[in-house]
Amino acid sequence: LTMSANQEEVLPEGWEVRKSRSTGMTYYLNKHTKKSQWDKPEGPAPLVDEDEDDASSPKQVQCSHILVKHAGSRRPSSWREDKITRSKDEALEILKEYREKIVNQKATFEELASANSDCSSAKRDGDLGFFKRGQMQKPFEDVAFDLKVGQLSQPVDTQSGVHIILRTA
Ligand SMILES: Cn1nc(-c2ccccc2)cc1C(=O)N[C@H](Cc1nc2ccccc2[nH]1)C(=O)O
Repeated sequence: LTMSANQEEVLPEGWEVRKSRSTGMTYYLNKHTKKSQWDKPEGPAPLVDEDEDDASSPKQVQCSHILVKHAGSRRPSSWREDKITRSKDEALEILKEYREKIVNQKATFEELASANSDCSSAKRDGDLGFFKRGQMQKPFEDVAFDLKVGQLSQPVDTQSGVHIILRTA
């Protein structure tokens, strides 16, 4: 670690010096991964966090979903139906039928999502693309990040309605 003329600490790229609020001790923050460490960094800050096991806690996931809205949905309207009046219980029953058909291979997820999902992602067979934590409503996120690739969730409640989620990547 080199010291510049005014004896200020010059750090390798990507690190910031911080002072611990509790102990006043100096620590170092990796600006890319937001991970901190006590030891003075020897080299540039890594861009990705190697030791976080991707399988157990992925940084982002790709999911498709089928949403059935109901009268209590935050926006009880969709491309399929101008005014959605079904009850939440009805929505749950409908979604369970869809899930049953997918599991029994009577229909594909894509067929049911494109024809019946009350989310505008229906146009893409329900595909929402990749997303990180902090982007989707919490109940949806928690289930999505607990799924293994290829796994289909049980029905999930959010303010938008009731969903089944398929993790695709
Ligand atoms: C999160 N999102 N992505 C799309 C989307 C993605 C790809 C292509 C077109 C639309 C639509 C939406 C969206 O919020 N749609 C809402 C319904 C909805 N609410 C959600 C809550 C969580 C996850 C997905 C959700 N979709 C709507 O159409 O009323």
